[in-house]
Amino acid sequence: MHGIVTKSTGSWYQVQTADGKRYDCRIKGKFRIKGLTTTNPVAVGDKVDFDLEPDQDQGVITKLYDRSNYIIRKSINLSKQAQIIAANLDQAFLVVTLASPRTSLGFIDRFLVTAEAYDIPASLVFNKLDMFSDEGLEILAEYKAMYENLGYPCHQVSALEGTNIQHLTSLLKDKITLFSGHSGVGKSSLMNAILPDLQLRTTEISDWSDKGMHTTTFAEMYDLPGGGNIIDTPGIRELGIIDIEQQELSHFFPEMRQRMHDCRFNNCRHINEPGCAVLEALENGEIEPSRYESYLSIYHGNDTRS
Ligand SMILES: Nc1nc2c(ncn2[C@@H]2O[C@H](COP(=O)(O)OP(=O)(O)OP(=O)(O)O)[C@@H](O)[C@H]2O)c(=O)[nH]1
Ligand SMILES: [Zn+2]
Repeated sequence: MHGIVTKSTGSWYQVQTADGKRYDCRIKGKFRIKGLTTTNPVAVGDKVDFDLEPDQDQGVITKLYDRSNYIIRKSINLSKQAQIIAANLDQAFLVVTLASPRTSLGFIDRFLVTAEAYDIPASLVFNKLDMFSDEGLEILAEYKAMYENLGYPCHQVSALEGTNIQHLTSLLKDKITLFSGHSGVGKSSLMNAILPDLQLRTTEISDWSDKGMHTTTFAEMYDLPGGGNIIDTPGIRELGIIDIEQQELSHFFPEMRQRMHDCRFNNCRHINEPGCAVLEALENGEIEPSRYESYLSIYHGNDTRS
């Protein structure tokens, strides 16, 4: 049988077939990604084949299909060990807020760099629109202009009041969309607004506990009523890139990628080199200082965790 993984705990996987039925499956054999040791070989969004065990509603995954992309989370204590969070994504939405708690530009930029590195189109969703003062709305307009200019669509919503939720939902149709965001931005509220019957989740998890399965999920996929899926990443604060090379980093900043061919040195780090086209654009105001700051911060491995 063929299906798509909709939930993963690392030892159990829920697989949904085309008719919408879901089966709990385990893995047999080894699935590996070249050069990377992963704690979970199969992830939400993966396309798999599985065999049903005789007289049971449980299955065994026998084949993992090639992924169009995947995102990982770095293991906290083991370098080179990664957890695959999700695979085969069409787009990624980062939910952010300018108020309680304010999302830093550094956090946003790290997410965008990650999405660039994985080649996943990214958008920003500014939530809690109802809370913005006039001044807040001005800042929002500035951020929106800055990020849209770089090619990242920005959406302004209020999960609380339902503002622009319909528009957001229309962008999800027939796509697999990852939702990310740090705690408190209203990601759960937003997903509840998009999927009115998300309450299912609590019952499903207790059902898994009854079967003695670990209930720490890495990510979970939901069907959208109008077609398409969204993937939630509960408890995952930030996505990670394994071993991004310093000299590669500027490729993941579109405004730098576009200009770096004009740098005098072809191994320019865009830090203090003479004839650097990136620094020139920064001085001319063509590159935003906050973006360049994020570049330096990631380049030097400063993880501000904010
Ligand atoms: N004013 C306002 N508050 C919101 C909005 N969306 C969510 N909130 C509030 O923000 C808080 C956090 O919302 P959650 O949906 O739990 O946020 P989350 O990002 O899922 O956070 P975790 O559950 O910690 O992962 C709650 O008190 C919500 O009521 C919004 O659009 N406007
Ligand atoms: Zn340069």
